[in-house]
Amino acid sequence: MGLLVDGRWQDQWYDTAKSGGRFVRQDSAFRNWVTPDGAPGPSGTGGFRAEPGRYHLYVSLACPWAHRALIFRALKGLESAIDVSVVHWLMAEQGWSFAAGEGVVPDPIGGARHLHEVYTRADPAYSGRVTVPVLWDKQSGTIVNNESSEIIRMLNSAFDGVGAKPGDYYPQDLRIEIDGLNERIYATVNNGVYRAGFATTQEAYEEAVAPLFETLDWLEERLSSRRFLTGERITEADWRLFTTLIRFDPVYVGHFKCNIRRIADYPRLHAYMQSLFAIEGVAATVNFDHIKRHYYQSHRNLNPSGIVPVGPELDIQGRA
Ligand SMILES: N[C@@H](CCC(=O)N[C@@H](CS)C(=O)NCC(=O)O)C(=O)O
Repeated sequence: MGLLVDGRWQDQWYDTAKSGGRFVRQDSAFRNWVTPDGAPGPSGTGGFRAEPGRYHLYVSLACPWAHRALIFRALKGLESAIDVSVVHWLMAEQGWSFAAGEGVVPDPIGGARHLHEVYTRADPAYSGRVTVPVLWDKQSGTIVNNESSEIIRMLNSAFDGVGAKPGDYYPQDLRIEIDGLNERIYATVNNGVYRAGFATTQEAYEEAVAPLFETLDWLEERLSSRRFLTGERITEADWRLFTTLIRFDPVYVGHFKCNIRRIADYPRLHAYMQSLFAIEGVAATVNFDHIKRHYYQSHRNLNPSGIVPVGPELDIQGRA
């Protein structure tokens, strides 16, 4: 666990001392967009045209943010257009690595041993955290983007003219509603579990847990009149919520102390999570082994023994 400073790796945990024990997530650094014609996107510079075989995705199967990207790649049928490298589940002193292990897919481009080498290949003087997902451009040899919320927007539509499967998860008529849902769910649920888990004061922890469960209660209520978050159609907002829900009972309840209720205690949210899991191609993106081992063994300050709980028994089928 650490970060790059001027291109040099430094092993250090998140510094919460300056923020009253609160975990403050850093903004992602690479913000260019793949577009149908290579025109610049909402941020960054242009030059990244959607072409099959040109881009490479680096992910962790444990990570909820990277998981979004893998789901969109599957939904849009982009498996052969965008190939993937998978890091080892253990994030240790050198951060994410490509050490041999079940489910690990090495880096075919530069043969990196650690993900931080991919970042310094893009920018030898990079300073900041080394996170997944990363979308890499083989043509210009750089990182296009390392912000999952933007990567999924690109996968959603940029490749539609070059063989992606139909399906729009950010339709024009629902954008305002999706944006509103995303904002609340990101702050209190997706990032909320991390704010609870990485808090180093009681106050900071409680500040995160209360709104997390307020939002889960609100979502349970919302699903009484809607099949998915905006109604009948599955949208980006559902997939962004799904990757946190699927990790909730096996990891966040125990490891991050988000234990007021489990997802299994919310009948509608639980059924909703199961129905998203059942969508074609999604189950294959869920790897509970990487998920559980990553959290319980990588965050030794939270779990010094590294023991991975055997349970809970989940009412869902995933890959081992
Ligand atoms: N805002 C980023 C966050 C990505 C992120 O934090 N990924 C975690 C894994 S779940 C990571 O790689 N953390 C390494 C670190 O913070 O050093 C996104 O959504 O893409």
